[in-house]
Amino acid sequence: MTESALAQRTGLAEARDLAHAAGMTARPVLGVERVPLTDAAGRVLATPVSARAHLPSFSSSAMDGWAVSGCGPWRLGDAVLAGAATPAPLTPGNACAIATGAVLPAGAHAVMRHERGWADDDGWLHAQEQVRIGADVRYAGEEASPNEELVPCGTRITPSIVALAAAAGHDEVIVTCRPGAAALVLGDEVVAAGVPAPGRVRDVFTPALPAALARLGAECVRRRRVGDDLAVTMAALEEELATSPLVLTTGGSSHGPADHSRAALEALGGEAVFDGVELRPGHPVMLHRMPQGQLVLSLPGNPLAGFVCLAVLGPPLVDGMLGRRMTGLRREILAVAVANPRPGRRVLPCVRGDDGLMPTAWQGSAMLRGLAAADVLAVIPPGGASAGAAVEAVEPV
Ligand SMILES: Nc1nc2c(c(=O)[nH]1)N[C@H]1C(S)=C(S)[C@@H](COP(=O)(O)OP(=O)(O)OC[C@H]3O[C@@H](n4cnc5c(N)ncnc54)[C@H](O)[C@@H]3O)O[C@H]1N2
Ligand code: MOO
Repeated sequence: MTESALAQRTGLAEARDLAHAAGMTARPVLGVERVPLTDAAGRVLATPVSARAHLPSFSSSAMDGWAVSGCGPWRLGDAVLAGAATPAPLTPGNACAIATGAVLPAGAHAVMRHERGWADDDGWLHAQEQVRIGADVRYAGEEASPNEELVPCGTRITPSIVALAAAAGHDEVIVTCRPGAAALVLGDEVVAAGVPAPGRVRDVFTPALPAALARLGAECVRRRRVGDDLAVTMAALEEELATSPLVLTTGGSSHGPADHSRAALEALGGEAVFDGVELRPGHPVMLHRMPQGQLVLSLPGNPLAGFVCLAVLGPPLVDGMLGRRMTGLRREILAVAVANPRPGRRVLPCVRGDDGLMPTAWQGSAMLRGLAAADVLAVIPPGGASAGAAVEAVEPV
């Protein structure tokens, strides 16, 4: 590799920042939509989730037992079951049996759980130990006040957030529309089904990209294969760019005689955000901004290289388009030493063991077995990393 070739490549951290910034300024700006809570997981909040009322909305018992007022022993009245709206108030020296979740009667100062007291045959309740004021009571508003923000906008909705939104009284949430992405799979040799004949290759991207894009928060709206021809590549790009703010291409990103991505993108007025990243596998990856503000991410055709690029550059790009902050790479411990004598960062599919990350057996750029077995992709810095070292890591797609 020559010094000049290296100088043109963008560092991985810078490429992620550039992808995020490009996503932030991509056009058209995405709209927002209301979705029912059951469809909300995985989407990104366009407005915060706030409490619609006190959370919880009324004071209740946290245990099955007795609501008590003042000091014991207490005279027992009628029981309060969950669902009763306004139980009779308690005055000091009185108590009533109460179920978990039932409204706390006015005047009750605590709940005594049933294993800490007993009722005698004459209708008196006795405590085994002193009952602390407020014991086993869930107070109205102890989790949130009305209108208090619970989850900020830009957050990706998890099932736990769905549950919190329901608890806070919401039936639906307002989310950012998913960026629609079109996939163009380039290459004459690529076939769509079965075992390929010699010289042909089974297309691995078309079946996998919709799910991979969905995990990033985008929606694969169209997919098509495109032959190795500059005019055909330009026409396909133009057609997809007319309706999609994001186009992914696979293959054709290098400098071979049948590689037309770069020339097609430049001929259509595309401006390179980056052209080549210090990354192995995956160094030929490119990102272009088109004249109307759409983005084209060109993934290298070698299967592991393409998916590695999508895993390291796709999240900041799509997060930017969704108006979200970029999630940083996390750090994980390597179980074994990993060499990296060549320039740039090396990305290795790894499994997580008791002692840390262990690279899988299949690391070739055209291989997929290692990626399919991987829990995580380890990012090895130039010079390598020793056993026990903390390295950057990213989720595989
Ligand atoms: N002289 C050089 N040649 C290459 C270099 C280099 O630095 N100097 N880099 C190599 C690297 S690294 C990669 S990665 C590839 C990237 O090439 P392209 O993005 O142009 O991809 P293609 O040449 O079209 O294909 C490469 C490889 O991948 C297979 N492929 C393509 N599409 C698919 C698909 N949909 N499903 C499965 N496999 C696919 C294709 O058949 C080739 O085997 O360039 C190197 N060359
Ligand atoms: O990106 Mo290539 O190995 O680095 O396949």
